[in-house]
Amino acid sequence: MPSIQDELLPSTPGKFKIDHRGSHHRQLHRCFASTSTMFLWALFLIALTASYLSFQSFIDTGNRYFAASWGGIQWERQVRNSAQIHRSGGMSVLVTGAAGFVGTHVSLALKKRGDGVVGLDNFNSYYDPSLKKARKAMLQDHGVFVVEGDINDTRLLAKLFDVVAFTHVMHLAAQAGVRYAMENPNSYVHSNIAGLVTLLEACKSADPQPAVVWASSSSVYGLNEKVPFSESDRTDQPASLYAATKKAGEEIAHTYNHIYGLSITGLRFFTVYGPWGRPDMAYFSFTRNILQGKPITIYRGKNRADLARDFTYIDDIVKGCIGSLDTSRKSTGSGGKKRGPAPYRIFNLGNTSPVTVPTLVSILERHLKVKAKRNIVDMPGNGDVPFTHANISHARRELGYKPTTDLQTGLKKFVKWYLSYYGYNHGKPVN
Ligand SMILES: O=C(O)[C@H]1O[C@H](OP(=O)(O)OP(=O)(O)OC[C@H]2O[C@@H](n3ccc(=O)[nH]c3=O)[C@H](O)[C@@H]2O)[C@H](O)[C@@H](O)[C@H]1O
Repeated sequence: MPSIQDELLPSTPGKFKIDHRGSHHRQLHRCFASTSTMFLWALFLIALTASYLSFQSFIDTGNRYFAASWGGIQWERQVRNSAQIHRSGGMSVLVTGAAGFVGTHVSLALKKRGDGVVGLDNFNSYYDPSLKKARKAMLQDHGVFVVEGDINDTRLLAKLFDVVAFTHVMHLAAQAGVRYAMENPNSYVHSNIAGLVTLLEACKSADPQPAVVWASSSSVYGLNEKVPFSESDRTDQPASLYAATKKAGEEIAHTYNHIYGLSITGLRFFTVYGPWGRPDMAYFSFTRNILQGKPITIYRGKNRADLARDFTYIDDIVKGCIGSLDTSRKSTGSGGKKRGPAPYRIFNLGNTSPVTVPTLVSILERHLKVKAKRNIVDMPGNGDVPFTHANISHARRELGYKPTTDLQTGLKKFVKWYLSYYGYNHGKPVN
């Protein structure tokens, strides 16, 4: 008979005594049974762990799938449709920052002439995202699909290049604004440097490599005093972190051109304005404040000199962007390796006739038929430069770029759009 101890205590393999007469078989049986029980338990635990892990990964995948606003068969179909080319010799363009001011206009113009366009935008809240959503809706009505995602998302970029063999990338996604760089410096590093590198990495690895056209800025001329600004002028004295990140972007772009054979064109935009514009810019916020009867702050330079900008109308900028895409020759790399020299170009896209900020305000007053409450203050040291003025002869020669809209005409179109979009008091009661 087994002792109580034997009954209660679990048998321990390797410790049973095989010389116990009469109980030998039973012990052997018990031992065998307990080993197989353990084995079954072990199997059960392994199965449990495996099913837990695969459930977790299912949840993860599911979460990723549902949380991300991209991916899936339907999404890929939308991307492909949007990228479809409808003219002979047309291009398929990935437009980053497509729900932004310039991005929307360029996407529409490309789509209208029969090129394939896929937009990408992260819809951040630097300014009212509802304006970006409205631009997206307009693009959607014209057959342009805008993917919601960030240029820092390597997987998304790889997926997009996997789904479409883009011939061109129009890179307009950026953290814009000169003065905001003092409030949120990291957002400039995130978008204008890290984001640019992530995008160029994707372009360099794509097969075929696309030609890249991207938005630099007139701000790279910084504190230069020689006017008008030419592309060959020095760009080593930026006045703001914004300008510094755009300057860094130009150097980064050059590196990718040099190492990987990417065809790259950088466009130095000069204070772009127009319908569907950016609410953070002076002409836009002045309009809002003037209509609401609020004062506007006008900065003044050294020795009470008025600040001046080479304000450039959006339609002219769009022509410059499309001219750049049309004339950009192919990238030469494949499999991430350079196979020959590729073009690296930089162009000023300005208007060539600077206007002072007080004159800008007077034009707005005329179009709005409301007098502004002007509050004139000395320019704070916040990154502004006193003036900008573009020499555009290089762009004229190479791209056929020829701006045709003066500030008076352009602001008239802007005000017309503004009033139709926001109404006369921008949603605020009139006093
Ligand atoms: O060309 C560029 O590369 C940049 O252009 C634009 O920068 P800026 O030329 O500084 O335009 P914007 O802010 O409209 O100020 C216009 C004028 O109004 C003055 N200004 C501004 C605000 C204010 O309250 N008062 C004022 O006097 C101000 O001092 C300035 O003199 C883009 O924003 C920028 O993203 C970049 O693309």
